[in-house]
Amino acid sequence: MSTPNPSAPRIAQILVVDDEPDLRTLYELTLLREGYRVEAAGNVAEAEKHLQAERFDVVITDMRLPDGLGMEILQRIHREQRSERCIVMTAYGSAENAVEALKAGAFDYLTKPVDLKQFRGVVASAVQAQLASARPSAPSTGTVDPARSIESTVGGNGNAALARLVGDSEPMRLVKSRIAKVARGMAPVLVRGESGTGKELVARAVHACSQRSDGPFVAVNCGAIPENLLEAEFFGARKGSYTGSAADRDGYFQAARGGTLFLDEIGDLPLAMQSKLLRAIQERSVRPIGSTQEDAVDVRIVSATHKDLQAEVQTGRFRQDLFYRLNVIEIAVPALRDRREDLPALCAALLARIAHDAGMDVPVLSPAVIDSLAAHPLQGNVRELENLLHRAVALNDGDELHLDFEPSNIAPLERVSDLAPLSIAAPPPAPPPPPAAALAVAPIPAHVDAPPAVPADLQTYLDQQEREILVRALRESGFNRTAAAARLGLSLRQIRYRIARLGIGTPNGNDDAGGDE
Ligand SMILES: Nc1ncnc2c1ncn2[C@@H]1O[C@H](COP(=O)(O)OP(=O)(O)OP(=O)(O)O)[C@@H](O)[C@H]1O
Repeated sequence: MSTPNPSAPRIAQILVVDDEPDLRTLYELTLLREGYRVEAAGNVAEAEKHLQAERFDVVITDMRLPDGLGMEILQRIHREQRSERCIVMTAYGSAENAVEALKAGAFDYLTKPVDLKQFRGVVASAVQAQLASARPSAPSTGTVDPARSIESTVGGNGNAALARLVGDSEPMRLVKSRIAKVARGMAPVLVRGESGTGKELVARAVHACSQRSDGPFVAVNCGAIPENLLEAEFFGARKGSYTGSAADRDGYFQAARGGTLFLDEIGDLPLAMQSKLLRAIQERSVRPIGSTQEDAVDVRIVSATHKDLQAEVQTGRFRQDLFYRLNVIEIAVPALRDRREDLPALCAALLARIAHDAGMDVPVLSPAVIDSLAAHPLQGNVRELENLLHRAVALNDGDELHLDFEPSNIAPLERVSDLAPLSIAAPPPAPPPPPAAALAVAPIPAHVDAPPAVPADLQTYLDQQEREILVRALRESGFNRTAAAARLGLSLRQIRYRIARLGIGTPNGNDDAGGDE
């Protein structure tokens, strides 16, 4: 009966709190069979005595007890900063209780009547989380060691993922410590922020800092899947369930088992699919199309949106109950304009990445260039910054990078060159010519009238714009490429490359017979 669980490095100790003797026995027996040591209590007072006497790895408590609420036990554990992971059992249909418990720091919840398979799975996750963190027991005085840094609470995977999230400003430090804190539980996380602020990086960091980091991280862009395919993509499909389905197919939920399912652009999910997603989250199981059976799925949900979901709820475009379920824990990622002191470090990190991908030395970014970047509104946040640097690298001629936008006078960020030193190493030798992939990134003209609609093919649209500008500049310069290049702020090499890439024919051909050089 008490065969130790072979995967556990030591035998975990569990406290079960339930006032119904039959259920208590059932839970005890189930846990003993899994190899855990178990203590049981029938009410809050008995549970408190156990907690006073010893430490547990996991506490499983019913919500409603004869002398109080399971929440009181959970709150005590948190108040005293004890390390026990709490699992709360709530009555079927009381979503509020489950969400409230998760918000109060419960590791996870179970809905009564408890499915024993699910029970074993949730307890195993909590035990694994507890043993993996190997946190020293918190002092019983109720004080915490202030020196305890984020680095010591997350593993190697977590630290690497947090390091990828560049920025040491106060808002970014708050984001990182929140990630490390919330990663430990199973509560759904909603990452909010403008486009390009790094929401996916945050979601990846939540996964990497969690005890699920060895499991899969499955990222889904909810807005990119055609509506008629959503159900099969999310929940899988059985062979023959629709035309062309020649074999059983797993969905994202099955693929993310034991890991994290990242639902990006959750605000774009159609209403019909929102109901199905809600059901999957509540039941922790999904039914593949064409199947009569439910698949139990153990996944943690992290979603992200750039929309104001609360407003979407008000207008009826997003289900209130799903919002409530997904938004148990919120992480708000700040816009770049609200953390401008991160700009130098971001530029350095992004340039290092771009140069590494291009197999070249990291170019020098002068303080003046950083100032001109800071004077740009950068409404597209880090993604826009990354694109600007990509283009600057593509256009680079010498040691120093130049930017191909005109400083905007709308909502400028302040000077940042003297806020923090730029951490780019010593000036590198002149970089080799950028690779074709980098050169292929076309510069966006600084002032282009807004097109009537978003282009269906961005690259074709940009190529067309570029072609028109080049042809105009060439024509106005009498087809002298050097003069046209100078007007456009390009080098001769750059304009030649662009003329060739876009297949622009010139009266002089491609041999510079027009006295370009
Ligand atoms: N703090 C950061 N440090 C380093 N790179 C970052 C940071 N934030 C964003 N990036 C980079 O910017 C780009 C956009 O980031 P990401 O895709 O995570 O943003 P997002 O908020 O999810 O965007 P969207 O809402 O458009 O999906 C990526 O290349 C990412 O690596």
